[in-house]
Amino acid sequence: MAILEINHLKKSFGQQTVLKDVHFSVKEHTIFGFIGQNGAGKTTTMKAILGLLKIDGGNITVCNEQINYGNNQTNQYIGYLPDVPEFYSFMTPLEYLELCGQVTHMAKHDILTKSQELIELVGLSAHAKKRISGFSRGMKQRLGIAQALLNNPKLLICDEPTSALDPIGRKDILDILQKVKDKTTIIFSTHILSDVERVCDEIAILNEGQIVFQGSLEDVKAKHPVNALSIQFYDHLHINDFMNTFSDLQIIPEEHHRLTIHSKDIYTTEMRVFHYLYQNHIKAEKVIVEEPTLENLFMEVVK
Ligand SMILES: Nc1ncnc2c1ncn2[C@@H]1O[C@H](COP(=O)(O)OP(=O)(O)OP(=O)(O)O)[C@@H](O)[C@H]1O
Repeated sequence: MAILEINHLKKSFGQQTVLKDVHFSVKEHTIFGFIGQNGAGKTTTMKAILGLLKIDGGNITVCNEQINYGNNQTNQYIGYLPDVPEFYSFMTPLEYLELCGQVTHMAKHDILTKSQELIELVGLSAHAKKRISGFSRGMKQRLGIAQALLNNPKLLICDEPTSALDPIGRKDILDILQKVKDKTTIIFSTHILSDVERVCDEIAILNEGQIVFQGSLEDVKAKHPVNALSIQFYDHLHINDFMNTFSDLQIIPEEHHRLTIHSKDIYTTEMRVFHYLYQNHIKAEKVIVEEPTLENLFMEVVK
């Protein structure tokens, strides 16, 4: 079932058309990577999902309910983590979550149990009674996730949750998102493709106001079938002979006695190469089939 559906979404700011015709859907219990360059319109799309922005056309549904600007009924289903979450920094995480629970009319007992459960989930138990003012960016981001999950949202929207973090902080956040996937559905915007490759089940790429690709990471690989084989020799001795033997293939010489072979049937080529090496008693340092990457796809669709 789709938790979120966006159809023909349009939004301009004055003369600038940011979203021309955006449509995509997000399936339940997935981590969905919403990818786009700086200024592509990711935050604009997220604000539209939260009903915080008057859109110029199209429609958005969350849990099959239509989103209307100014009427935020559907936000009961949504948890939101902004790129830079703001807190009352004189409070402790427990006090802050308690305040959030009170504002949203949670039962007192539920606030306490849920807050403790979430603080443990995001790895802040040792800091539960320390002031937020002393927290690092990564810790604030983790507390932001706890806050966004307080009301058991069906959809967790994270706007660039890892962009300002170092590699360890980014890994912590991605691990937490993976842990909560069973309980909710996550859409996160980013321009960090390696983060997407690490955790996302599905992606959509926003470029020039439109979705230029939506699919799973398997779809990305299918769209970019494996077509390169990289061979690294120990020295230069065998390279000329190799290139003559395989003159029917497209071979690109690289640095450090390395060759890249492009071929439509890379697996047959790989067998031929191994056969040649074996027959001629040549040892290669490395023979690698190059995997397609999200970066290849991204560069192709946004160029
Ligand atoms: N309230 C606004 N008024 C005028 N222009 C706006 C407004 N909000 C966004 N924009 C413009 O819309 C474009 C898209 O902005 P948006 O913040 O949605 O991009 P983004 O993909 O989230 O970028 P980033 O990765 O840098 O956060 C930008 O050119 C921005 O300047």
